[in-house]
Amino acid sequence: MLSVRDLRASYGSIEALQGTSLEVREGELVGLVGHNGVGKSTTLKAIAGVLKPTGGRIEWLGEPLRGGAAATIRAGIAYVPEDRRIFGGLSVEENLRLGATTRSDADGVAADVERELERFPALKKLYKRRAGNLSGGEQQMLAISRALISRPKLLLLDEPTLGLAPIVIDTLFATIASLRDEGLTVLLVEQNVRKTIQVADRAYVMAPGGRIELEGAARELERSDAFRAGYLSLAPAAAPGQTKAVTA
Ligand SMILES: Nc1ncnc2c1ncn2[C@@H]1O[C@H](COP(=O)(O)OP(=O)(O)OP(=O)(O)O)[C@@H](O)[C@H]1O
Repeated sequence: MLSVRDLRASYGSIEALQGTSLEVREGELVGLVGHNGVGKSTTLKAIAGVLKPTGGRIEWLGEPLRGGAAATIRAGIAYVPEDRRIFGGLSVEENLRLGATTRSDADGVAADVERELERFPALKKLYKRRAGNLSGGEQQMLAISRALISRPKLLLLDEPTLGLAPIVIDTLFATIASLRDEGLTVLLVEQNVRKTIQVADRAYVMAPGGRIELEGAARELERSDAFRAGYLSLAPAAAPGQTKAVTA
């Protein structure tokens, strides 16, 4: 569905991506994890059309993806950036309705808004409230809902749980998993590697320069010694039949 090949992107003289390649297939929830500053956000920005790549290819539904952010949304890719881009001076309702501005059909927007309020009951109570007064978790729910109102085929999420309380983090991960269960395709960038690997179908581990260091089915990565030692801060898994020594 989405194919990224040898992607390169720079900020002035800093080449953040020096050849990133990944795939997202229809209906998958794909995690993109890695240490700080390796290029995860830059990858999403390039796919979302907010940062122009300096090389490589991004193909969407078999065609090259170009034309900037608005064209990307119209093509069916919604992006929730790390800073959420909520309009603080507008109400929750107005923010949600802004999600429909790239849609050609006005029909069905009210039903979509209603569906989002069912998805996040917290937003229902805050519907007329100024979005700038919402908590970080509520703003994240609003940002995801607004993105869903554009009726995307692919949702790009950049660190949706960053800085949020544990209970809100659990709610958001459950929501992201349920979106995939409803058939939406999701590419999720996250610092919370453990929870990401629990909900994802597949995952990519990014190393500096945007190089993909490890990739595979989430269940297999979770068992791989390189992944456990480098990204879960866990000792390698015991081999089948081997008893692990337990020290007091
Ligand atoms: N606007 C910018 N101007 C200059 N350099 C930038 C800019 N944004 C990111 N970079 C640099 O590009 C590299 C990749 O950054 P990016 O934000 O994509 O990493 P990341 O993996 O998402 O990290 P984090 O998890 O900390 O958000 C880093 O070296 C970063 O310092």
